[in-house]
Amino acid sequence: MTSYQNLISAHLAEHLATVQALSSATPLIESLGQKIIDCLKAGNKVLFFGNGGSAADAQHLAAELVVRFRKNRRALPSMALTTDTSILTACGNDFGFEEVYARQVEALAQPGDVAIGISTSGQSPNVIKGLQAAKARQCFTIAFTAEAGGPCAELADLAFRAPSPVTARAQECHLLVGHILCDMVEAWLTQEN
Ligand SMILES: O=C(CO)[C@@H](O)[C@H](O)[C@H](O)[C@H](O)COP(=O)(O)O
Ligand SMILES: [Zn+2]
Repeated sequence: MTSYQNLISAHLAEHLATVQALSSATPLIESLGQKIIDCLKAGNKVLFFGNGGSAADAQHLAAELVVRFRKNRRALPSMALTTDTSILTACGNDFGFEEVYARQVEALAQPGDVAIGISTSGQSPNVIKGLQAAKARQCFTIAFTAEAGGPCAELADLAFRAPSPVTARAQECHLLVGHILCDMVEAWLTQEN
């Protein structure tokens, strides 16, 4: 019988090394959290979008803000632009898949909102266009990418580049950082109320 223990150990070791490297991102993570807190304080909202595993991360993080992360507190305005199959299919079919996030940003984003585009390659055309549309709407834009960053990281106001070129490791960092940002938001809300 094949043993998968080496494969498992390799994943665990790579994950641990990647998370270890994250500690140098502490000041950046604090800046990202502060931007989100300032946005919510001003009555604005947080929009998330991405493809595949990153679509799941977008939904996960929007749910943390709307419902709760660790604490019972007031509901916070946040949306994942990855969930409405009628919008995604109509826009994809009529205007092209690269427009599916930009179109929703044009419909929903207000100046002062935070738009978070999640793309490990940093190259997904629909995430790039979503971030560009958010900039045009005077949102504060954030990119979550892997190490290389790509066009998404270049065009965003702030970029978190996970310290790994591996898609899975970058996604794990995105969710970890997303959870830290939710905890910062709840720490702010608890202080205020
Ligand atoms: O979750 C995974 C791989 O771990 C995949 O579903 C992955 O998210 C998809 O291939 C995405 O389409 C990749 O897009 P991106 O992160 O490069 O923007
Ligand atoms: Zn995945």
